[in-house]
Amino acid sequence: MARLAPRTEQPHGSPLVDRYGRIHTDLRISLTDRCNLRCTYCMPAEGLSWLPKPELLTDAELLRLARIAVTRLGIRTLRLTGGEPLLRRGLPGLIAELAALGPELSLTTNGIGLARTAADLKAAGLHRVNVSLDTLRPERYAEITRRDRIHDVFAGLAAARAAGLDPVKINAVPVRGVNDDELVDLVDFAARHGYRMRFIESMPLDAQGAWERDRMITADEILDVLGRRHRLVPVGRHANAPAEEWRIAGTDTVVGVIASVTRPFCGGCDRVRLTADGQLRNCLFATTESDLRALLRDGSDDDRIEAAWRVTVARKGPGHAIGTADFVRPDRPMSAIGG
Ligand SMILES: Nc1nc2c(ncn2[C@@H]2O[C@H](COP(=O)(O)OP(=O)(O)OP(=O)(O)O)[C@@H](O)[C@H]2O)c(=O)[nH]1
Ligand SMILES: C[S@@+](CC[C@H](N)C(=O)[O-])C[C@H]1O[C@@H](n2cnc3c(N)ncnc32)[C@H](O)[C@@H]1O
Ligand code: SF4
Ligand code: SF4
Repeated sequence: MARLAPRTEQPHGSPLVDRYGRIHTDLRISLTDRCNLRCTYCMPAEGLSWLPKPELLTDAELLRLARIAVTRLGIRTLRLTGGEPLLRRGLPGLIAELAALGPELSLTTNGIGLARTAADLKAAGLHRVNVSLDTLRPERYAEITRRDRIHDVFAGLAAARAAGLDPVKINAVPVRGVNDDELVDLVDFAARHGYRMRFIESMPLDAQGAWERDRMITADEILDVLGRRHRLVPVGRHANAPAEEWRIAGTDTVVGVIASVTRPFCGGCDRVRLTADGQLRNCLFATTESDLRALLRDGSDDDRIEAAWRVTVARKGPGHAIGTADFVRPDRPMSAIGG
């Protein structure tokens, strides 16, 4: 992790800055903690005890927070995630209202249901989509996700591309002994269909606490395997994005690697997160949250919510401490944070 020197707090009305000088322009919103898959690196076979409905932000509450974020706090990009965000009722309507606020709008999804909804989401104002797909083999997909739905994902990817969502990225989490023999196949599949492939180092955020560092496929291993098949030309990182990119020499194909564990990118972090139950998190690995839902429901005005938001970001730590004695797993698993 890059070393960061603390700075003093910023005055009211300024961008959303933390004490290390990092400006936050990206908001990730979890629309639900529920999911229709049970990926083994994410949650147990029996699922989790989902948040009760009254605890979830309503569309109106969520839109109010998004408006405060965009109009007062300098948020420029919104990502909708979950759980599985396509399970949220009335999603096209919500997207239309978020799009009207003017930010770049993207969605991270497992792709199930995307075949049905991609055109409507695009028409509502969604710009782009990231779809999770860890394998190309139906039986293996059913083992990893515990559901036999790979053909829905293939159809969802094709529908996203046909609808003009651009780019369409594929996220895969390689796990040793599970799907680590498919890295080249996944890249070739994505290139053939016009999708952009990314590999993600698995993180200790699974609900069951079974993450093992040795089962994670590192960025170095991924690049080594791909580099034996293709010549890779470093492209770098777009602004503060987690993915570092490589281009396959002589082609337009770009591959991304999100190396949260072995090559952390916390020094350039520009992200803040809102959970489906209205808790603001200043880091994926935060161990504390700020209860914006309580403020929404006790009649607080926008100034008060803006101030709470700024305090939460100001308190952000330098980054996660995975692999050190200081590391503490957050209570919320990935699926309830929003990834
Ligand atoms: N450590 C860490 N991982 C992140 C962060 N943001 C996203 N990721 C991980 O990156 C993987 C892909 O996330 P996506 O939801 O597709 O978002 P993204 O990669 O930021 O999306 P792009 O804007 O398309 O680059 C997931 O496993 C996320 O948990 C972050 O701020 N910190
Ligand atoms: C939590 S999911 C939520 C959105 C949607 N359900 C999906 O799977 O795309 C967001 C991203 O996090 C990734 N993810 C889930 N558990 C992870 C883990 N333990 N480590 C790294 N990435 C993980 C998924 O592969 C997915 O790309
Ligand atoms: S990674 Fe996404 S699709 Fe898989 S169980 Fe977690 S939330 Fe669901
Ligand atoms: S781990 Fe926290 S600080 Fe690091 S990039 Fe992710 S959200 Fe930002």
